[in-house]
Amino acid sequence: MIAFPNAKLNIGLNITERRPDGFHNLESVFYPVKWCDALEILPAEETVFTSSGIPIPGSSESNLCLKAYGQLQADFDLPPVKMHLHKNIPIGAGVGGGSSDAAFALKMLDELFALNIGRERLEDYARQLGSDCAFFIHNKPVFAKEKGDVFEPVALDLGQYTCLVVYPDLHITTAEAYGKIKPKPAEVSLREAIQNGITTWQKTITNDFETALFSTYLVLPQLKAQLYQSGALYASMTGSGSAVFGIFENEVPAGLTFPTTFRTWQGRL
Ligand SMILES: C[C@@](CO)(OP(=O)(O)O)[C@H](O)COP(=O)(O)OP(=O)(O)OC[C@H]1O[C@@H](n2ccc(N)nc2=O)[C@H](O)[C@@H]1O
Ligand SMILES: Nc1ncnc2c1ncn2[C@@H]1O[C@H](COP(=O)(O)OP(=O)(O)O)[C@@H](O)[C@H]1O
Repeated sequence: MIAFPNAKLNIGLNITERRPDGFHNLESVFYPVKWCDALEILPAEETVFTSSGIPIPGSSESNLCLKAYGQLQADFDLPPVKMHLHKNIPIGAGVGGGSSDAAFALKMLDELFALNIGRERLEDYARQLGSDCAFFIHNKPVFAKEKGDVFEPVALDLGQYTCLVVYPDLHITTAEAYGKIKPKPAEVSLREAIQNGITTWQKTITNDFETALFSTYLVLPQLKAQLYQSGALYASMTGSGSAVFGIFENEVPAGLTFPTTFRTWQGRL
């Protein structure tokens, strides 16, 4: 079985308070985009994980795909599998690629072995693997709160727009980014602001990690400014960075160029 785990964007990200468990409560809109990895899972004689494409830091055992397998193996006594991941989504970009791989692994194993786990329990497994992992189970736009793993529906369809995501070859770990944050209550209700139309977002919708990271990594504000200068209706860093995205009314302007070390994705939302 093969599937294509996709990335996500954060449209707005308010880090509202530090929790007693050391994590942070947040408010964000998570939106899926079709920047994808490829994950194949097949029954096998013994369990092995291999990968190609972008090198993934850490051992195979620490890969989230194998951790997802381990979770279900413990509860369902699964037979061994061979997993191969072709990594295409940049790592440490704030687009949730690793979390998506893990969530897709859970969904694929559920289907492959007819476990009938159901969406809610799959989300419970996913939450234990990473805060934004549960999002990728249903994989539809949502308003996310608490650790980023509790969802409310949001009526948001950006299908008419085109998006450009730019990863400036800068790996920012989520833990580093949270370490630089001073949590504060949101000044504007994201739930309301998101409904006011994309042309209002530049003034109302913010990502708190921008404040924390822009003064250290100057390429980030430069990229954001470049996207606005090129006609983006809305531009922002996603998640804890370092990818920055712009949403355009029509096609992404042809003249936008970046250094060859940057990775980009563009497509319909
Ligand atoms: C910032 C966000 C926004 O969507 O996305 P990314 O930039 O990672 O894609 C998420 O909150 C990232 O979620 P995720 O990447 O799954 O984080 P986890 O693996 O659960 O946690 C990594 C580390 O981030 C911090 N962390 C994470 C989530 C959260 N709500 N509060 C935190 O303080 C903790 O220090 C934790 O040890
Ligand atoms: N399948 C995977 N793909 C990417 N990263 C993974 C994977 N499994 C584990 N990781 C670990 O997760 C970290 C980053 O996760 P990722 O979701 O790509 O970034 P971000 O949280 O910025 O969106 C990496 O540093 C890596 O060590």
